[in-house]
Amino acid sequence: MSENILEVNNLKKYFPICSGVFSRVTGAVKAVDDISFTIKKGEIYGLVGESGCGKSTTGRTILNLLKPTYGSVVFNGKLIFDVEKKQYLDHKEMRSLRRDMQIIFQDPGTCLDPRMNVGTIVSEGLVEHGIAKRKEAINMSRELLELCGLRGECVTKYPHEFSGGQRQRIAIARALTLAPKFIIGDEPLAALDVSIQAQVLTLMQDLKENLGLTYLFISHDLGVVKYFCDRIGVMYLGSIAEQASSESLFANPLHPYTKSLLSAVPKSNPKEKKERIILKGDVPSPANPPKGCKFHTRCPHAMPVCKETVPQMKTIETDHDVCCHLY
Ligand SMILES: Nc1ncnc2c1ncn2[C@@H]1O[C@H](COP(=O)(O)OP(=O)(O)OP(=O)(O)O)[C@@H](O)[C@H]1O
Repeated sequence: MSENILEVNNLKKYFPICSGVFSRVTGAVKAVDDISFTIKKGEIYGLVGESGCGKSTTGRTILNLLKPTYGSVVFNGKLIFDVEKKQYLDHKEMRSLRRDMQIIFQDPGTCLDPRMNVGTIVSEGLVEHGIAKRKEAINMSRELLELCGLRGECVTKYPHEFSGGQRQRIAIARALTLAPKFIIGDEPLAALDVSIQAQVLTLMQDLKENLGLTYLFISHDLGVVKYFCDRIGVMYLGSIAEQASSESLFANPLHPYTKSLLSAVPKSNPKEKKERIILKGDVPSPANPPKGCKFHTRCPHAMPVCKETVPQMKTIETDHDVCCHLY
C-alpha cells in the first residue's frame, strides 16, 4: 500500500435553497463543506457519521454524479475536476473513467430494474461500453454472478425472485462488470439483516483481495467499519472531524464527537463498563451550521474559542488527525 488512488481536496457540495414565486436562491444546504482525504491503492477507507452528515453526497460528488461546488478530485493520477481552475473531464473521458469507478447503493431492491432479468442487468455495462455482444456478455455475467456467490443460472431470473442479500450480490456483480479499480459502497449493508450483512462483508473483503480493489465504504455503523476498514474519516455536519487508522481511532478517539459515537457502540464483553456520552441538543441544520467549530453547540468541552474560530485539522500522531481546539 503506497500510492494514492484517490485524492479529495477541499471538496464542497452545496445544494441551493430556492423560495418565493420566482424561486430565487435564498440559501444553501452545505451538505459537504470543505473536506479533504486520500485513499491509497488497496485500502478500505470508511466514511462514518450520523444520517444527513453528507456521506452519500461526498461519494456521489467524487464520482461526478453531482456537480461539485468547490474543490478537486484526482483519481489514479487523473484530474476529474478542479472547480477553481475550471477544469473538468469531458463527457467522453468521464465515461471511460467510470469503468474504473463504480458505486454500490444501499437498497438493491430499488436500484435493480425489476423489468430486466439478472443477466441483462449484470451484462448491460459490457454491451454499453462495446466490450462484448449481448450473448457473450450474458456468459460473462454468469461468471461474475458465480464470483459473487450466486449460481450462473440466475441470469434468466428477475430481481424479485431473490432475497435482499442475493440482490445485493447481484448489484455487486453488476458493479464488477467493467473490472473497476475502485468501488464506493454507499451503505451497502444498511438494508440487510445482520447475519446477511456479515456474508456480504466477507464477499466484499474476498473480492478486494482477489481483484485488487480499493473501497470507499460509507456507513453509519461503527461496529462494521471497525473490522472492515483500514482508515476511517468521521464526518459531522459536512466536515471531517477526525481521521485515523481504524486501530488508532478505536483505541484512542480524540474528537469529542467521535468519543460520543464510540460510546454508543456495544462492547463485545458486556461485563466491561462503559459510560455512554449523551450529546446535548439536536444536530443543527446544514443550511445554517454554527459559526466557529460546527460541533460546539453540542460539545461537552466547548470553550469560547470554539464559538468563534473554525478549527484546523492537526496531525496528533502517525495517521491520526483531528479537527478540534482541544488539541
Ligand atoms: N438533492 C438534494 N437537495 C437538497 N439537499 C440535499 C440533497 N441531497 C442531500 N441533501 C441534504 O444534504 C445533507 C447531506 O445528505 P446526505 O444524504 O449526503 O447525508 P448522509 O450522511 O449520506 O445521510 P444518510 O445516511 O441518511 O443518507 C442532508 O441535509 C440532506 O438533506
